Amino acid sequence: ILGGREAEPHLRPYMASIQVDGRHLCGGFLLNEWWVMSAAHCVEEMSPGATVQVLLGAHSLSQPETSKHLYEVRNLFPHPDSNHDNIHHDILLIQLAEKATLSSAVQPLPYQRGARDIAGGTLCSVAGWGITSHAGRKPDRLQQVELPIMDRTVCNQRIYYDNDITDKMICAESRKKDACRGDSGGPLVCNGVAEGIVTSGSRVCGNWKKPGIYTKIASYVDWIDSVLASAS
Ligand SMILES: NCc1cccc(Nc2n[nH]c3ncnc(Nc4cccc(O)c4)c23)c1
Repeated sequence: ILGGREAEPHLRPYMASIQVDGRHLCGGFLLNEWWVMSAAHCVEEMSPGATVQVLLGAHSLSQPETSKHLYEVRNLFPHPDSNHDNIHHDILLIQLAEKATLSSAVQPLPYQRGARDIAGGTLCSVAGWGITSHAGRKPDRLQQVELPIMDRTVCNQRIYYDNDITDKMICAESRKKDACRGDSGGPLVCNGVAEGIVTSGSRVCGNWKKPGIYTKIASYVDWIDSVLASAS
């Protein structure tokens, strides 16, 4: 997170750290006791033998916290149309190997199911353990930042993304305040509801000419319901 600040510990009890071989890789968020949502890109570059785990209830990645619990993963469901060449359908469902124990520090986050676009200018927030400087500084504790939504028509202008933003994506301003490497997969939260998922897009951070791109969760409600219903 660039231009943000340390989050209040455990005030975002839905936040997940998606870890590979014990290292934070991406953000994510708890949907219910069995399922976590993140970004498909997070697991694409993973070597087959790598171990994916989900850390819940954390504020600090390194310090012991009674609320922290590292969960094994039963199955990964990247969207079938996602691929590492582009950012379309960048959404991942993670089935935990055991039921998550809920607490004041571990709670699910509702996600938007209505298709209506969120209004430009709406102030939303993103949190994560992604880098906090262009030099690549990694925070130990959860960071957060508030970002205004950018209307898709504006975001598709030539000076920004020149019609690359589909109706399954949301834009947010990126001037100084922005998500960055390691924040992918985390939720864009507006009025207490997850509207989007951080995607790396152009990988650029903090540059106003490259607004942040977020997967629009409401566009995938049918797929989400089908996966959650199908898996054991
Ligand atoms: N703001 C959009 C966004 C959201 C999530 C991730 C990302 N960036 C990245 N996703 N993956 C990456 N691999 C390498 N470098 C990356 N960005 C980077 C790194 C150092 C300095 C800097 O200015 C930008 C990214 C960008």
